Amino acid sequence: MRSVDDHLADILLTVRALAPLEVDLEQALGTTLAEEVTSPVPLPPFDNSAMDGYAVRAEDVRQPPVTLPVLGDIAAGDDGRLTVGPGTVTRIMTGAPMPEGADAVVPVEWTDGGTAQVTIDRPAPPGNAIRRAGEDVRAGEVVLPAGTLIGPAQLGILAGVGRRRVLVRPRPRVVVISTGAELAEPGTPLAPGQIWESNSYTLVAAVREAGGDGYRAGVVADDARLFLDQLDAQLLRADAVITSGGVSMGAYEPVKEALGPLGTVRFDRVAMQPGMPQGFGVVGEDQIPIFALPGNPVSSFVSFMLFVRPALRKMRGLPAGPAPTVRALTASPLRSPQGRRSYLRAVLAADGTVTPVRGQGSHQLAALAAANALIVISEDVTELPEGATVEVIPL
Ligand SMILES: Nc1nc2c(c(=O)[nH]1)N[C@H]1C(S)=C(S)[C@@H](COP(=O)(O)OP(=O)(O)OC[C@H]3O[C@@H](n4cnc5c(N)ncnc54)[C@H](O)[C@@H]3O)O[C@H]1N2
Ligand code: MOO
Ligand SMILES: [Mg+2]
Repeated sequence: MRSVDDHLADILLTVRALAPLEVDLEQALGTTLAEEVTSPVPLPPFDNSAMDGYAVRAEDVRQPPVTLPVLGDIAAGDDGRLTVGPGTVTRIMTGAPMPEGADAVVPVEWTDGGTAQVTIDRPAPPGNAIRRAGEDVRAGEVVLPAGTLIGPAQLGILAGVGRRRVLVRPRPRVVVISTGAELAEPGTPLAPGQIWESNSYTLVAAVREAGGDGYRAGVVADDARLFLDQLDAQLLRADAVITSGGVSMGAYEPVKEALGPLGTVRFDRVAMQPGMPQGFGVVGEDQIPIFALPGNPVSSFVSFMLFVRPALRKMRGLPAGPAPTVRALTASPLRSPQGRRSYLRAVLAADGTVTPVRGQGSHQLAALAAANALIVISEDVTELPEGATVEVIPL
């Protein structure tokens, strides 16, 4: 059997970061910057008021109370053409440009709020409540380096430096094909021998959470020819393909039968529980990575977390490696098969203890849905006492 680490290493050697693409800001969430972004102007672009109040000369308000004439109003968006001469003030609003001659802002709370003239009760030192040009970003300064993952705040600063389009590594487009003659679409009645198809829903959602765009390509019955036709049709829009089912030792294993002879996809037994049968390789002229995951619902999900998620990170141009873990203490004794690394579905509590959920079979999807973590137990460990320290993959 092949180790989990060797299988992942092979996958990460094969998959490549997607080519950069220019996208509109509205398509950039969850993508990775493929250029260094600088600001063409200082931010703020001009000195402006941090408060609603009065733009003053600090020396005029040094000995309050003082009553001074108000020359006019400066609102945010005004061009700030008023000039404050000795013994005069303007009203000014937050974000409005500072007028010539003024060197401080008195918040309205320190005044009687007058409009023709104003009485100021407190002194304001020079620079009070003024936001200086360039104090957030200098002109030409790098605001985001290449390789930055674009989240809400990063989108904000891209817009804030005036960008409309940006060069990114896009979200990988991942097609999910389920196989199995027993699979019925949710929402349709079950015929004898059938179950409702669930893996494609799990996997498309997992792709989305992992920063890709997942597409369901429906269900293919257990027929290698039909499977290859569907795969061909889907490759056009795919940066990667995930299949579920049809990779084990049975008589009807369409994925293995179809992909095995190509010579570019290898099928292995990986020393893990669940998820032992695994296929990985490339297909089509463009050498699109394909993950042939086992059909058991828990097996396909765990395989996704261990192998596909890191691969998607690499495709996105992000650092990629094994699923991150945290440490926890076992709340009960645990058992694990010899020679396979196991991933027990479990509940990780706020106190740092972790308890396996009831139902550790690879088909027990309800138990997976009740879990929020996977306890990792290494190949050579078969038993652990209560209170042992274990590595846990949060879900
Ligand atoms: N003789 C052996 N039999 C099996 C072995 C083995 O080593 N020797 N391995 C077992 C293990 S472990 C796994 S995992 C499964 C993998 O099976 P396949 O990848 O071939 O998947 P299928 O046979 O198509 O289905 C397995 C199981 O999962 C259900 N399934 C499949 N697809 C879906 C879906 N989209 N939604 C919901 N459920 C799905 C399917 O009905 C089967 O019950 O093989 C074992 N057998
Ligand atoms: O390896 Mo299979 O995934 O146990 O069910
Ligand atoms: Mg099978």
